[in-house]
Amino acid sequence: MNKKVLVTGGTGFIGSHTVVELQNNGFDVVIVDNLSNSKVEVLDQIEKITGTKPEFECFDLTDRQKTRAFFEKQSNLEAIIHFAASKAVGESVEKPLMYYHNNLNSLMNLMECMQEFEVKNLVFSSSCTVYGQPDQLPVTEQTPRKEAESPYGNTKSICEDIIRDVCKANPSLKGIALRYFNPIGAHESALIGELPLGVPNNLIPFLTQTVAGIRKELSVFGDDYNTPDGSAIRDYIHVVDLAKAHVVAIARLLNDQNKTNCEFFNVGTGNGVSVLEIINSFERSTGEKVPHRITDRREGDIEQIYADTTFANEELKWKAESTLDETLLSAWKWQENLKTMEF
Ligand SMILES: NC(=O)c1ccc[n+]([C@@H]2O[C@H](COP(=O)([O-])OP(=O)(O)OC[C@H]3O[C@@H](n4cnc5c(N)ncnc54)[C@H](O)[C@@H]3O)[C@@H](O)[C@H]2O)c1
Ligand SMILES: O=c1ccn([C@@H]2O[C@H](COP(=O)(O)OP(=O)(O)O[C@H]3O[C@H](CO)[C@@H](O)[C@H](O)[C@H]3O)[C@@H](O)[C@H]2O)c(=O)[nH]1
Repeated sequence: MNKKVLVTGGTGFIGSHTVVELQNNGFDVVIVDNLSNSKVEVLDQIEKITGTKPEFECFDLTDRQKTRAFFEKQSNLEAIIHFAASKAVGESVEKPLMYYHNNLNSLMNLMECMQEFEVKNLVFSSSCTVYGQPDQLPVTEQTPRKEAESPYGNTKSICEDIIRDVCKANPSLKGIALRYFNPIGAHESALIGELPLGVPNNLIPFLTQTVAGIRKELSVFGDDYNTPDGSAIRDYIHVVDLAKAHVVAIARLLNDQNKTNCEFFNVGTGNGVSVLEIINSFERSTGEKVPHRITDRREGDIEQIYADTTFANEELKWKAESTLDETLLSAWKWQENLKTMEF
């Protein structure tokens, strides 16, 4: 019998790609999502790719009673991947309570149910934002976390602490927190991808919408950073490579290969890429011009961060495989295909 995984936030950007990889690797999936930042049609898209429509329950994980009722019905869950969260950094500065409420309560409800219903394995979506602007690059998992730059970032640090403390108190529970660097791109089928609501804040959806003519020009936020070309540097990882890291993490937990019952991994490519390099790579791989202009730095942005991925490469036997050109081409194919979709 297939092992069953609960994927919270499974209709979202990273969640949907992970559901595809899980199903392609023989797992049964049940998604819980309140559709606050995703569309139910994603389920049909997943079915088109994998041949299987995942089981789906629509409710809010901050609702303790509904979460408990769900666990009461699901008797055979082997593991949970917890993606569901609010994720817009700027919005979190405006509405900190909303972020603390959603991101902390959903995790605590889940972990309480894990204890009560004896679901032993958790993979959590953390972020490289927990490192702030590190003193040394690349960052390893031992690089000290810094005070968060935003309430959103703080929720990720607090959630990591909650998982660590709960695992310490319950040796039979096992957690893996994956610290994502910058996930971009879309599934090669162009049937699923990132669906930003309103004006995108993130670089790649803004860039692809600009090239598609939806936005006039891309602002490059600053060219006076202490980097080779002056623009800020990040570690951009193809969302499918990131999704595959989740399948590996689940297998590690289910096969008892974890070294301790609470582990943290950097999930990036290890390559630092500047905003101007992104534009060049996009133009090279798609043949499209990116209208852009240099503007002031964006408040709250760090100068540069990229991962040391040695621990993930060696322990998880996982490595990001896609090139930057392939990744950006997939983002563009998705943007183009969106025109043909009704949602
Ligand atoms: N995308 C990134 O750049 C990035 C980087 C680092 C970490 N992360 C983390 O990865 C996870 C997934 O990110 P994403 O980019 O796929 O975001 P997303 O918004 O596309 O997906 C999150 C999903 O969770 C759902 N959701 C939110 N709150 C919920 C709740 N209380 N109950 C039920 N469903 C709820 C939303 O409807 C959405 O479908 C998040 O935890 C995010 O913080 C994302
Ligand atoms: O219109 C834009 C948008 C972004 N940028 C720059 O592009 C880079 C990447 O920006 P963005 O895509 O917004 O990502 P980050 O600010 O690095 O943050 C993302 O990546 C973090 C690490 O995974 C997550 O914690 C955050 O939630 C997620 O928004 C930064 O240097 C920005 O200044 C621009 O120049 N112009």
